[in-house]
Amino acid sequence: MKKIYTIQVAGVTRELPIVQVNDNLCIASFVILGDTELVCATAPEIVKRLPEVDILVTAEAKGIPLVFEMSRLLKMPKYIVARKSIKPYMNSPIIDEVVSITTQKKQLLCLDEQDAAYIKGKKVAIIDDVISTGDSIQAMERIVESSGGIVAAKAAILAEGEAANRKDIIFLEYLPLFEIE
Ligand SMILES: O=P(O)(O)OC[C@H]1O[C@H](OP(=O)(O)OP(=O)(O)O)[C@H](O)[C@@H]1O
Ligand SMILES: Nc1ncnc2[nH]cnc12
Repeated sequence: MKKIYTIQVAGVTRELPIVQVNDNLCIASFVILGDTELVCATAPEIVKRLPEVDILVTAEAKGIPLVFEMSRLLKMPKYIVARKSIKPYMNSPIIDEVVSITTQKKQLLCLDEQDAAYIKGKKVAIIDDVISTGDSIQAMERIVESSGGIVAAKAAILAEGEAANRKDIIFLEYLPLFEIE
């Protein structure tokens, strides 16, 4: 099995380490945290493809730098982050659960009451770095809908594995999964 997968996205090339996530599967690890060059190259490409929306929503952690840069380009004064644990400073959070391909166990997804109120009645773009099983984006969709938001777009830098066949998401490039024989 190869140890590195090379990806080109928005004119940037990255060598991604291939890591095992369970007995049968490896992924090419795409970590945008700290990668200013990649975030700043990909954010305008996603912005170009978005319909008109009022607010961007992501889940911590890896989606955060991307929505920051996208909201800045869109001249939006804020963006919304669903957290993966309940913090003492949250009031009556909306709570859901998610199992992503990297984590493979249940994680919480929580949205503070104030953020939920901000989303209510607004056109929302749900943004993530990668869409793979789709579980994370689906949990965010449920949270946005329970807050009274209207999901107008779902977008990511990469679609991994079968997610690349989805017609309901916006993405820039395909990322393969690596099955172990
Ligand atoms: O489509 P899915 O199978 O749900 O996978 C996609 C999700 O997995 C990763 O998050 P991760 O669980 O690694 O959390 P992190 O961003 O907090 O590191 C990624 O940032 C997406 O949110
Ligand atoms: N290949 C990948 N690298 C990092 N996070 C991910 N989440 C889903 N697929 C991923």
